[in-house]
Amino acid sequence: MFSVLWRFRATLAPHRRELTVGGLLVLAGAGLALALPWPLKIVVDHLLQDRPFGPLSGGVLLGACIAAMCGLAALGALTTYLAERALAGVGERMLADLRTATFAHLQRLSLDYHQTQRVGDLGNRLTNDVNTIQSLLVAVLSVLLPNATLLVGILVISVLIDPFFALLSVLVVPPLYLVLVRYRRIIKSWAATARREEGRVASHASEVLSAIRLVKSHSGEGRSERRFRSFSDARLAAGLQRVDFAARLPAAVDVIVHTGRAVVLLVGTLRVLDGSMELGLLLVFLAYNEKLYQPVKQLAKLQTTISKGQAGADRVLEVLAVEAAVRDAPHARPLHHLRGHVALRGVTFGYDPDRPVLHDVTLTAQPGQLIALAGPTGAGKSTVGGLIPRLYDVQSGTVTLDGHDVRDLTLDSVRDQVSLVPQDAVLMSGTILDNIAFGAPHATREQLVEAAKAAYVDEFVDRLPDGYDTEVHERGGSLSGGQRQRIAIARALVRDTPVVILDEPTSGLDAVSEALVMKGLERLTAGRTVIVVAHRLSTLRRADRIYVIDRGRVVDAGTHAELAARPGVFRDMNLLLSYQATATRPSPRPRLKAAG
Ligand SMILES: Nc1ncnc2c1ncn2[C@@H]1O[C@H](COP(=O)(O)OP(=O)(O)OP(=O)(O)O)[C@@H](O)[C@H]1O
Repeated sequence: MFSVLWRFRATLAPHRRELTVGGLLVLAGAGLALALPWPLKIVVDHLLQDRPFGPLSGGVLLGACIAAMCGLAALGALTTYLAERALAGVGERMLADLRTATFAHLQRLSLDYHQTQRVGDLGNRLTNDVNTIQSLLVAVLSVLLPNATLLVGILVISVLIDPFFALLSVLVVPPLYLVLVRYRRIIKSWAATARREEGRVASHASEVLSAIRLVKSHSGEGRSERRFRSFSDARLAAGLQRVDFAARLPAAVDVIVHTGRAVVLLVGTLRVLDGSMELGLLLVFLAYNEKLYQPVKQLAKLQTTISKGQAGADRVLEVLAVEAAVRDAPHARPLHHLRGHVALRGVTFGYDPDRPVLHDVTLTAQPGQLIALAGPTGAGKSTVGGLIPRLYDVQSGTVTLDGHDVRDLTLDSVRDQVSLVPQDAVLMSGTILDNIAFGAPHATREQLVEAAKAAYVDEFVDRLPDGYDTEVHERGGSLSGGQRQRIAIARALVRDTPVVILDEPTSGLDAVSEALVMKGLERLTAGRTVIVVAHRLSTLRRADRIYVIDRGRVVDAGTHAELAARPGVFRDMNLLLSYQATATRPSPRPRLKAAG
């Protein structure tokens, strides 16, 4: 368990002062506890047997012994309280530091890591696992450390007074040690299994609850409940196993400890009877004996905490050991004042490097141009969009901004100058204005409202109870798709970046909402380099250049007029879009021919 302290030494380092003070108090407490049985010895061996003790008279000696016992006990209690407060306080502070550091680390990890993780499981590591580490630290610092100090003190004094008795006292240590080691291993493994199953329970619940509309609309409640129950049962089985072994351990320890004490009492009594040991010394030994077993018993009781804490530590350290795949290179420098030239050259990329979804993609956007990416679904258009703000790194080829490879630039400077408006706008819990300010935290209220107006957010905001200060629920579930999209556009507008990557919403918007979203988008795109994953005829027509992507390759490029004129993927797609546009336009009312 000390290895856990060692593994978290960097988190403990800032609390050196409290640890030192706590350590000194622990030493003082152990000294006081060691002194506590000695007044009793003086009373038994001197007062009760009428043997003089220095120049003190009987009454004074008794008074002094009683005062010493009370004083030692009171001082001992005070130091124990102060030591526990100092050391448990370190545990609390460390918990707060560790949780924040783990959260910050998780946020910095690249998307490819997050896509392979379950959100519920990561949340569990941040809360439950960090808590178990804190419990372990508090146990080690404020329970185990004082007891271990006491144990060493008792052993040293016992050996000095009577080495034979000291040996007798430690006879129980080997069987105790064996029992502890065996049970520890078993409890730890069940604790780890329980945590793993708990992660599955949490992530299944969060997955289902965040997709509750889908579940309800497909009558999936029964199925998801059965899955939940099976995960929960697995967690229960592992938990019961852990509880069983955790309950057996203190019982086994008690049997060993009391047998050991009985042996000490037997041998001690025989020695007092044959006169080779003073009764007072036997009482001191028995008092020490009681204290000697205390640390070992405490250790036994701490097994559960320690096993859970070690399992939690493994899970937290596992996350902390992961390095972000996409991070600043040592030579990275900031990009100031991006003009807006964007280029991909010979880019090959796959989310799984062995299965590329883009092959040798080359495209260019001049500053201020509107570039559309068109092509069938799953062709790789959104993937291109994600490579420009360096959400992922390419496997070969380059992505450049104003001619600089994005891998040579600092991530912050790239992402501060490139806005990404995803197809499905995600909102965070907070007010509407908080959401607009997400990418520009220093923007003033006026700037935020101005952006909101430009994105036609004001069209619906007046109808909300608190206007711009209305709280939206997590993921924006209380707003329609079109309303969320407009907030996302306002969020990009207020950032005022020279490059905007836009994934056009494909569906879910009614005609009015769509018209307002499109107007908002027009304002967002004006005067910037825009790369848009286009699903609308109107956008394709406005584009300065269209790149047609099919199965991860650029298969054609040109203006709308050029591409619509040549046979190929684009012409087919364009015909379909034109047909849809005409089909959805309201048809004029048929006129009745005037009767002849
Ligand atoms: N995060 C991801 N992890 C793994 N594979 C992904 C991921 N995102 C997309 N893909 C895969 O990469 C390929 C390209 O997807 P992408 O979303 O870029 O296509 P798209 O052309 O934008 O499609 P759509 O028009 O439907 O949005 C698809 O096969 C898709 O399944």
